[in-house]
Amino acid sequence: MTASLPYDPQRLAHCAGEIIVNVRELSALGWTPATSSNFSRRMDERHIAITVSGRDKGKLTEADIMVVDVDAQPVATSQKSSAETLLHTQLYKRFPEIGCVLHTHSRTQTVASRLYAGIGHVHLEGYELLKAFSGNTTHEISVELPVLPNSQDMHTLAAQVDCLLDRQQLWGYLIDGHGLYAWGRDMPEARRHLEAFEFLLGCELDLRRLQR
Ligand SMILES: CSCCC(=O)C(=O)COP(=O)(O)O
Ligand SMILES: [Zn+2]
Repeated sequence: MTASLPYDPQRLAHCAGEIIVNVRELSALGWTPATSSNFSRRMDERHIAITVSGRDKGKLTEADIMVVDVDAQPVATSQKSSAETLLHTQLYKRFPEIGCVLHTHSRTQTVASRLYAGIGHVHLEGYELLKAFSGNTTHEISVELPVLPNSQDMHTLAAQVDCLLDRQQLWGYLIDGHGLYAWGRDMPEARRHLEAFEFLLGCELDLRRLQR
């Protein structure tokens, strides 16, 4: 901590580095088209490192990562944080154990969100990869991935998410026509959950095509 900053700048540099490296890889997979997607990492109890709004997520540098507090307010900067900051901070505020939130717009996530918006969830069952979700020790379980209606009003979206947060074992949700949010205690866990959802949604879409 310095006299002028309410957070540790070394911690910010560490979190920014982690976001930059991981998001470049996600971007190379085509999961962040047209400047979409946003990413964050908890720095300490009150501070979150998060992507600046509108940046090309495949080309992030340290200048594209800023700090907000758990109330979604910018800290010691005039930059504008992600338009979806509230969806990150609501998770950090409610669950002290959450350390990383990842939001992507892959084609698979977007198509699945459109197909399953009507029933409001994607039922995932029978896959060995369900063990990728922390707390699952067998494939003999099922996971319901919620699909929420999209909105440009972040308070509306956050209120919808809030209704889900009492559930046990919730590691992500889809927004209709928009993309996926996934999280974890740290970057590797959040990324494992994100990749597992992406893979399982891809399987469900393939099965629908093949069963037609
Ligand atoms: C061009 S993508 C539309 C906004 C969005 O959904 C997104 O994920 C990126 O917004 P941000 O403000 O975080 O850049
Ligand atoms: Zn988005």
